Amino acid sequence: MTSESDHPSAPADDAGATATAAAVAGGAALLAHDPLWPRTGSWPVPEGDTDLTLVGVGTHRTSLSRSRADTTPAAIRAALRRYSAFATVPGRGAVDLEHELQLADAGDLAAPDHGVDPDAEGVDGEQRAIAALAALARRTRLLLALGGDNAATVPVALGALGDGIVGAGLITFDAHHDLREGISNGSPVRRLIEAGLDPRRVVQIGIADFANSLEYSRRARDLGITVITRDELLDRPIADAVAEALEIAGGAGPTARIHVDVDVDVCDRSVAPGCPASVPGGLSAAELRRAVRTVAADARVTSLDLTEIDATADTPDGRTVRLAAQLVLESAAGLAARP
Ligand SMILES: N=CN[C@@H](CCC(=O)O)C(=O)O
Repeated sequence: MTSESDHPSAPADDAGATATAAAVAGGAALLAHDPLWPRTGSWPVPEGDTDLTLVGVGTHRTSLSRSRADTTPAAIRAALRRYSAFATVPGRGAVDLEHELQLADAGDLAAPDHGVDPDAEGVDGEQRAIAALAALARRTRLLLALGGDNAATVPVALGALGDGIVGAGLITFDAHHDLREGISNGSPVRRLIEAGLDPRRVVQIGIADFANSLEYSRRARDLGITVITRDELLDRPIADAVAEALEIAGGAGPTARIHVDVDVDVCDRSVAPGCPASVPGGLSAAELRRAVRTVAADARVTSLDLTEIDATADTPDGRTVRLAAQLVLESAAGLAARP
């Protein structure tokens, strides 16, 4: 028994991720087998239509902080095997999500960063990723992308929404505005707006003081983005903020689709040490879990990304990767709660 285990019989060992990431994530290959308590995460490759398809989008090359977020999808998969698919779903009671839903795993996209490996026609890694993600999105109710740094949000949203980006909404859970100039993990919101997203359908939840600039704050205001600050959430339940965000992001009409970007650095640094830019005073893990389950329960949400975790930096015990695994399961639980 180790102090960092979620289960008394869980030894510290791993399979799946890179050696470093797996060591930090504290994977679960040797978890004691109990036939009455199946572990989750070993999902088949998608064949036909699915309810939820996982895909790894390991962007990291344009990160402002040095990041090996490309190792994170494998680490999250390893961490998923610590947990079961059991959940109590409002209106449904106790369920096994693997019985309720078609859950699939499409594996990782190769080199999905902007500017990587352009072919003779100039088609680069990001553009190839957009095409691959579009194909996956057509066959699933919820495309769930495992980043990667926050640059992954661009190919995921563009792939999932396609031309529909013009009438779509975006909700970010993020300490940062991500409206920076250039191409990096600090610019996906600006890039999506330039690609046609209506900024009045963008809601940013968790924006942190001392982690942004006055210039980018003014840019958000001038664009008409709705900002719900971390400070405001000290006096306001997260469920209330999420309800407002869904109303604004989905406001273009009943068929409007919403992409959700979950940058885990919105969480307090004590629960998200694997995010280079997480700060003390962020959201609790419980708040983010509740928020993700709530957005996933809304049928307008058709894609979601989990970003900014560097599994190789997730010391001391892989807790950020474990939180991400829980967020995958929260997404599935939300999906199971859809009417
Ligand atoms: N989504 C994250 N945005 C941060 C990234 C900072 C970093 O990599 O250090 C930002 O713009 O500041």
